[in-house]
Amino acid sequence: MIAKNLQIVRGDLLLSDPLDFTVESGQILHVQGHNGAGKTTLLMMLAGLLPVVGGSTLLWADAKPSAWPVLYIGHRMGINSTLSVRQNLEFLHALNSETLIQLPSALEAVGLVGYEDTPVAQLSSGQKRRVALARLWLTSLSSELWLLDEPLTALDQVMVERLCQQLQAHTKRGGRVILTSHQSLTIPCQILNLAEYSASAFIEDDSLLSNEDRI
Ligand SMILES: Nc1ncnc2c1ncn2[C@@H]1O[C@H](COP(=O)(O)OP(=O)(O)OP(=O)(O)O)[C@@H](O)[C@H]1O
Repeated sequence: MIAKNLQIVRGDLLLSDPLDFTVESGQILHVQGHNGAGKTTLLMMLAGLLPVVGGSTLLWADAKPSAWPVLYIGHRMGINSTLSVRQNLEFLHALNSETLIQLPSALEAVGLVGYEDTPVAQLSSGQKRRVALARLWLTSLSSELWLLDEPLTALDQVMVERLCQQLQAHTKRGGRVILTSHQSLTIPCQILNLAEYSASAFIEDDSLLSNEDRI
């Protein structure tokens, strides 16, 4: 993943000066910044959920053409409280026969064995986050880039350590990770501190706006 001259923009709010970064195969980028700095916005831009303006991003040239190589787990985690743990994972991950076999070990990895048929509404906040994170044990290099927004929130220390191990296993396989967190990570990673690129202005010059914004 290469970003060049990227400006973080939410609506008509310009949140950062142009920034550059590269996340090579095997690397983790930890995006830091205060509340409202634009971390979630940046991840959503990289996931293609918000328009990229004032710069460019490029996925890597050798991405497998058969699979969308990005897995995004956002703040809201995308889980449905009325569905069970198993139903959520089936829906979120489009389980096929290969990943279905991995489901028990993924649930074991996130400590949710025995909760398969429990509605997510009946889980604690940390357990809900574990449901979302179970996807990291169900994915392989078909999702080479993991974009994780505050994955450590609400997790206990044991789960934080397991998650860090899973991130390292992913990078050892050649994967890439970009995550946001207000906590320090105990694993090797590059830091992108948005405080160094801080900007706060309303966009008046519409040259920064994407075509989508102009419509
Ligand atoms: N849905 C939205 N519509 C318009 N502006 C928004 C929206 N969500 C966030 N913003 C604004 O965009 C800015 C950046 O928000 P963002 O969520 O990216 O920050 P963050 O760094 O992830 O913050 P936090 O650490 O609190 O999660 C904030 O000033 C916020 O007010």
